[in-house]
Amino acid sequence: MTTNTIDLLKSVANITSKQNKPAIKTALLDELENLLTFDVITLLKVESNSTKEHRHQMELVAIRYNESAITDCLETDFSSDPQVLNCVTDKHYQVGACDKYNQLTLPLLVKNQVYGVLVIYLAKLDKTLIKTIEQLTNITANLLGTIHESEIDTLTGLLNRKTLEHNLSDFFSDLKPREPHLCPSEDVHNWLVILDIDNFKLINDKYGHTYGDEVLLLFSDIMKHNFRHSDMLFRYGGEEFIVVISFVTESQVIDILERFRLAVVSYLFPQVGRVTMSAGASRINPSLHPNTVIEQADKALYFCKENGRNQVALHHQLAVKKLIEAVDIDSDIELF
Ligand SMILES: Nc1nc2c(ncn2[C@@H]2O[C@H](COP(=O)(O)OP(=O)(O)OP(=O)(O)O)[C@@H](O)[C@H]2O)c(=O)[nH]1
Repeated sequence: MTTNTIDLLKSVANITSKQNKPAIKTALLDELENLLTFDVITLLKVESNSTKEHRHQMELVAIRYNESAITDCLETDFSSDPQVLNCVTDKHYQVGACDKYNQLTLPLLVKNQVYGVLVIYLAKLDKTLIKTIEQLTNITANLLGTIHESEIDTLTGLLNRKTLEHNLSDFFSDLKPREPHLCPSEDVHNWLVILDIDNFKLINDKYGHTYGDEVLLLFSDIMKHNFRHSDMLFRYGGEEFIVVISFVTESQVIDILERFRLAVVSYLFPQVGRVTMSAGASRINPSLHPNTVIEQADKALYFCKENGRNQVALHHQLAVKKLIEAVDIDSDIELF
């Protein structure tokens, strides 16, 4: 490695100049590419499966490789690679070998949790190089942690409204099928759902804000347990939540929301007892402005509230039945 202090500081400056998570990850790979003579660099996202102990899902975030690096390492299944698994368990870098290369595997640690793993295959490796890459990775992880913190609602741990608003159009265009073989079709859609706890003001008034907050927290736990990992969960404000459910049919989305409604109704909240919620859903049509989609869901939710609460409604079904006036489609706004 021919790295001097100025090059390293330039790398740090470049990584820390980025303001969103994808750009920071790209900058880390760019800087490693500048600093190292590497053959393959792979960045993985690690999702720990809390229901199955010591099971981790690995998602490939990015890969860079040298054109001449024809290696079996490219075929590695990282979810079962011993070095990757040791790295996640020990929360410490691992040095080993793959094919003819050194394999350096480093954790991206945020609050002592492994958020990602960097796997680098390179011909030459020494202690100084390992320590340099480790510190660059630590700086990147610290920055990712700070950004992550700003995207999260502090009470519930769900994504916050600011994150929803900043990324709404990207979320809409980036939604991918839950199952790779599923493609958007006439029957399968993405859905935006607003969930709202019924009569929450009464809960606050009767039991106080601390119990009110506990209901919000437990409600978000029920959300985390009932919706799929691929569904995006947000706290939209007060007692309002948003879920983006991808690639399901109309009858499936109704089943999913009914199942959730029943999970809430059957939950015994400490002190407060039974709580109900209402849900308004709208089909995500990428040609619509995201705010129009939210407005449609809100209108369906309002219908539920006006008609007894503790129920689920879809905007377009209500509009077709002429139970509500359809929210205008504003196709003039070009966001996509
Ligand atoms: N405890 C607690 N209360 C909150 C929080 N954010 C908003 N609220 C309260 O949530 C209540 C929401 O009341 P409303 O908008 O009238 O809705 P609601 O009583 O749930 O009635 P419906 O939605 O019509 O069923 C208000 O009293 C807010 O003060 C919070 O973070 N914690």
